Amino acid sequence: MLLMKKLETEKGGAKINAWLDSMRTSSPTRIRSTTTASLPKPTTEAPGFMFEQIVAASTGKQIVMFLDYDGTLSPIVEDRIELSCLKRLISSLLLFIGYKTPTDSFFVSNQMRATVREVARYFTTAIVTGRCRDKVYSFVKLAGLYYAGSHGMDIKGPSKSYKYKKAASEFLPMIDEVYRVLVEKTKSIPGTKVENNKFCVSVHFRCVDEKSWFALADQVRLVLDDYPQLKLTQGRKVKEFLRRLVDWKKLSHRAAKCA
Ligand SMILES: O=P(O)(O)OC[C@H]1O[C@H](O[C@H]2O[C@H](CO)[C@@H](O)[C@H](O)[C@H]2O)[C@H](O)[C@@H](O)[C@@H]1O
Repeated sequence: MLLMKKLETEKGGAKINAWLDSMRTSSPTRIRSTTTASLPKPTTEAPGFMFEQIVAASTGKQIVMFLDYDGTLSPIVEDRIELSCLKRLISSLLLFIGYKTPTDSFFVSNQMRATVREVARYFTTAIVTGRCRDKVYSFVKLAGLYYAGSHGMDIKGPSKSYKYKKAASEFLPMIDEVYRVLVEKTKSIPGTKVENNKFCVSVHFRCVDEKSWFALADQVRLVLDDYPQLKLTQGRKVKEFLRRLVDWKKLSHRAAKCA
């Protein structure tokens, strides 16, 4: 306790407290209704929908839909971070024969999948996510879309030539190493989950008792100090290690050439 207090008041402690405050703000604990019946029905007349304005502004332009995965195409859930391929396959098979399992809320619902398929018929559609591309593709299972995994480090589109994952592949060994180090350093903090997203690594705080958040964030900070090539970003109750200094100008130039 004394050590934690000391840490909390020192310089590094101020930085960690700032991280945690901003994580709390970006992912507040919400009391959710368990049924969709209480949700307002989506309508083009809903206040703020601005359908007419969107139509007017898009005249003569090409619309591209960029969709997030977690919290957009599937609900935010507590503990569905890593499912093995086998578990995913079993869950999909059970769902296919109409048997609902607790993992179902984690995947894209059939209704959502049908909606995205419909949207993609009219607009170029991309799913942009912090998760690794293959994982998200295995959840969404729709061909004909662009998938940008690991926060855009790994992009694949419907056309075979649209692929520039090699751009960051030289960093894979380092990312694997960081993943292993983080697993080791955080294993004593109950509830911690470290997720390898191929080109980035996520440390999940969601299932960790808030009293241990500081200790977990401190481990994250120590690992970050050892890898100056990486930067830290944050999502909903998650801290993510990303490669810094990727030449995005070069990447977008190559993407434009492939498209
Ligand atoms: O860019 P996103 O698609 O939003 O990816 C950000 C992170 O999404 C996932 O974590 C989030 O969803 C989990 C499941 O609902 C939830 O438990 C977690 O608290 C959220 O942060 C994913 O697991 C992470 O790897 C992504 O970084």
